[in-house]
Amino acid sequence: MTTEITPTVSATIPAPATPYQGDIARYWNNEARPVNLRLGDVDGLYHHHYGIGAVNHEALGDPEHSEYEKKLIAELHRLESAQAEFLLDHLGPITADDTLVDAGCGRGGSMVMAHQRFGCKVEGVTLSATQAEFGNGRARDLRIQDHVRSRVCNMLDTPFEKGSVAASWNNESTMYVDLHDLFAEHSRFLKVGGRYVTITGCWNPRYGQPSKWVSQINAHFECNIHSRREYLRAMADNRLVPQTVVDLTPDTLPYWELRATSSLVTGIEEAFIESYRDGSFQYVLIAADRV
Ligand SMILES: C[S@@+](CC[C@H](N)C(=O)[O-])C[C@H]1O[C@@H](n2cnc3c(N)ncnc32)[C@H](O)[C@@H]1O
Ligand SMILES: CC(C)=CCC/C(C)=C/COP(=O)(O)OP(=O)(O)O
Ligand SMILES: [Mg+2]
Repeated sequence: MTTEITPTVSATIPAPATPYQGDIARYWNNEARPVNLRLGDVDGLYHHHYGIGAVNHEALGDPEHSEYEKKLIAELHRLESAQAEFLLDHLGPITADDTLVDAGCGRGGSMVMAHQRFGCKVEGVTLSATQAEFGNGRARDLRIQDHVRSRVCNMLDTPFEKGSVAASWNNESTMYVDLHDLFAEHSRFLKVGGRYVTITGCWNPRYGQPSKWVSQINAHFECNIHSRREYLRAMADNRLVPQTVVDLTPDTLPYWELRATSSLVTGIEEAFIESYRDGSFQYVLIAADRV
C-alpha cells in the first residue's frame, strides 16, 4: 500500500543557518499575540508591523460605548494596512508579469495587498514554518495561491535567480540580519533598474548611541536595531541608491498613543513612544534604485 504525502511547508524546512536564526524561527512559530490576530481577523490581512496616519476619532466614537473596543481594533488595523499601502506606493510601476519578493514576510498580509494591487506574483520568505503555512492557507482561501507563495527560507540566501525580481522589500524585518549581507542578496536578485523598499525602525546617530528604550525593544523582540547611518552605508556598498527617505516617526506616534489605551497592550508601547519622543529612535521608509 502506498501512502500519498501532501507536501507541506513543514515537510521541507531547511535547517537554520545559525543558532540565532533557530531562535528567531522558534520565536515566530510560537507567536500568537491577540494584538496581531484580532487585528488580522478584521478583514483577513494579518500584519506584523505597525501603523501610520492620523487616528479617526470620529469613527472611534465614545470610549464608554460597548462597541468601542471593536472599533479601536479596526482603527489600529486600518493604520497598519495604511503603512503597507505606503510601502507599496514606493515600489514603482509594477505589471502583472512581474515578480516581487517580500523578505521576512510574516503571515503574508503585505503580500496579499501587493498581489491585489498589481496582479503580479509575490514570493515571501520567513524563518517560521507556522507563518509560511498560515500565509499559504490565506492565499488558498483567497484562491490566489498561484500568485502568492510563502516559504521557509533565509532571506540572506534565497533561491531567486540573479536579476529576476522587479521589486523587493523588508517591512520591519531588517533588524534580524546583517545589513551588508541583506542588501547584497537583494541586489543580486533584483533587476538593474528595480526597486528596493524598507520600512523600519532605526536608532538615530544624532542621539549618540542606542538609548535604553532601543535596548528594551531589542530585548523584547530578540532583534538588533541598526542605525540610520548603517542603512545608508550598506545600501551604497551594494548598488542600492536611495531615491526617497521619509521620516515616518510623527506619522506612527498616533498609532502607538492609541494602542497604549487598548486592552491589547503588550508592554512595549512605552519604549516606542518614549524613544520616538526623545529622538533616539526613528521610523523610516527608504526606497532605493538598484543601479
Ligand atoms: C516583525 S515580522 C514582519 C513581518 C512582515 N514583514 C509584516 O510586515 O507583517 C519579522 C519577520 O522577519 C522574518 N525574518 C527574520 N529573520 C529572517 C531571515 N533571516 N530570513 C527570513 N525571514 C526572516 C521573521 O520570520 C518574521 O516573519
Ligand atoms: C520597528 C521595530 C523595531 C520592529 C521590530 C520588529 C517587530 C517585532 C515588528 C512588529 O511585529 P508584531 O506586529 O508581531 O509586534 P506586536 O506584537 O508588538 O504588534
Ligand atoms: Mg503587531
